[in-house]
Amino acid sequence: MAVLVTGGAGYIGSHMAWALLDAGEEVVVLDRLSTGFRWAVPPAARFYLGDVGNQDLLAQVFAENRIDAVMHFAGSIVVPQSVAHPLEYYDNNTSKTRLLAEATIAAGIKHFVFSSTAAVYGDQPDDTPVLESAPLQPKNPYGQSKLMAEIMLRDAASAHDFRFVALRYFNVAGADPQGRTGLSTVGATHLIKIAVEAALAQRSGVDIFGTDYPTPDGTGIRDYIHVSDLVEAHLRALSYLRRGGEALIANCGYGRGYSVLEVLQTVMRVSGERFDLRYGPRRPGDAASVVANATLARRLLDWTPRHDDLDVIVQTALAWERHLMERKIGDLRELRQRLATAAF
Ligand SMILES: NC(=O)c1ccc[n+]([C@@H]2O[C@H](COP(=O)([O-])OP(=O)(O)OC[C@H]3O[C@@H](n4cnc5c(N)ncnc54)[C@H](O)[C@@H]3O)[C@@H](O)[C@H]2O)c1
Ligand SMILES: O=c1ccn([C@@H]2O[C@H](COP(=O)(O)OP(=O)(O)O[C@H]3O[C@H](CO)[C@H](O)[C@H](O)[C@H]3O)[C@@H](O)[C@H]2O)c(=O)[nH]1
Repeated sequence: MAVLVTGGAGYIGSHMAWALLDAGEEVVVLDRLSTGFRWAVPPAARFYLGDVGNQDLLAQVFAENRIDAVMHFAGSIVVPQSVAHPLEYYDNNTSKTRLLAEATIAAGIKHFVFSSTAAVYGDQPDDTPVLESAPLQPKNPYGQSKLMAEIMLRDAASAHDFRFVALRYFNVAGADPQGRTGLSTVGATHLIKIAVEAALAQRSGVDIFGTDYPTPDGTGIRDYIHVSDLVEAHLRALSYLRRGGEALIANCGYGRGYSVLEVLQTVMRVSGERFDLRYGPRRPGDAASVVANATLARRLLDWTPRHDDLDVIVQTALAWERHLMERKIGDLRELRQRLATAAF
């Protein structure tokens, strides 16, 4: 049987595709390449170019492959963009999840793993690690669009022979330790991506968004989880569903937070490079501290993280960024060569 990975050309989906292949699974990727890259898809995966909202294509994918589980990563993820274009986010993250779930159920496929987010929690009354039962009060359309998808999946699982696990990711970072894939999105706004770019002189420095939070050093605290541990949690979720596990929504984080300053100091130490820090105002919509209580995933999914170390997260992110730089230089050389030999 094969696993369908939607969004498998993107950051997390491409790590998932590699991890599934490593585990001996057959993999089918469906991606429209809006932010992902064809080269990020492992060569051994079967690739379909297209939209998860395309019902005809979904029917074709399900007819041409023996799929027993869907892992749904495809989506739009930029919080400020979701504020500016909310309906596009509800379309891509909510409506298309509905279409995909409908096609999955119609094809008789019972297992579904969904990429949710810590953004469903919004501001919490206190800064202790957040449990799944905490109040759900997303602060932006991105978080709302994911929460609405969770609710639809829960209701569908009550009505049909269909079970799902929704994993609420905290701050995903780092790259495949074997260097096969990483975060390649141009213009990504993730703190660790920005910091490694600065360490490698790809940008002039890093803006710190807010120094007056009620945290020990005044900067925001987040729970950074290595992408390889995150995809391992998905493998565990897949076995859980195949064993007959009930519908489940679970946090994915390590349960400990680092401040922006701690992250930036780690990037400087690990890279051996210094870069400018610009202390600025808070970014609208940011919470002071977002840390997971992930005991549910550890207990029910039997998930044990193996890369719970900020140094490792930063080392792998740096290695991938260097690879991207070499790749760009290679692309430029090839372009120059082609121009030099082109007949005009
Ligand atoms: N990166 C994070 O820190 C983070 C945190 C929480 C949740 N998530 C969720 O994880 C999932 C993957 O995120 P990512 O960081 O890998 O993002 P990404 O942008 O790198 O990957 C998304 C992939 O989905 C594809 N895609 C988007 N819409 C599509 C559509 N309609 N049809 C087919 N393909 C489509 C894109 O081309 C891309 O390859 C998303 O659903 C996101 O909301 C990510
Ligand atoms: O240049 C930067 C970028 C970030 N930050 C700070 O670093 C922390 C982390 O910010 P990120 O943008 O890396 O991530 P968020 O915590 O904003 O997380 C949001 O974006 C993530 C992906 O970027 C996930 O989607 C997550 O679910 C969603 O809530 C925040 O305190 C932020 O203010 C800076 O100081 N400077």
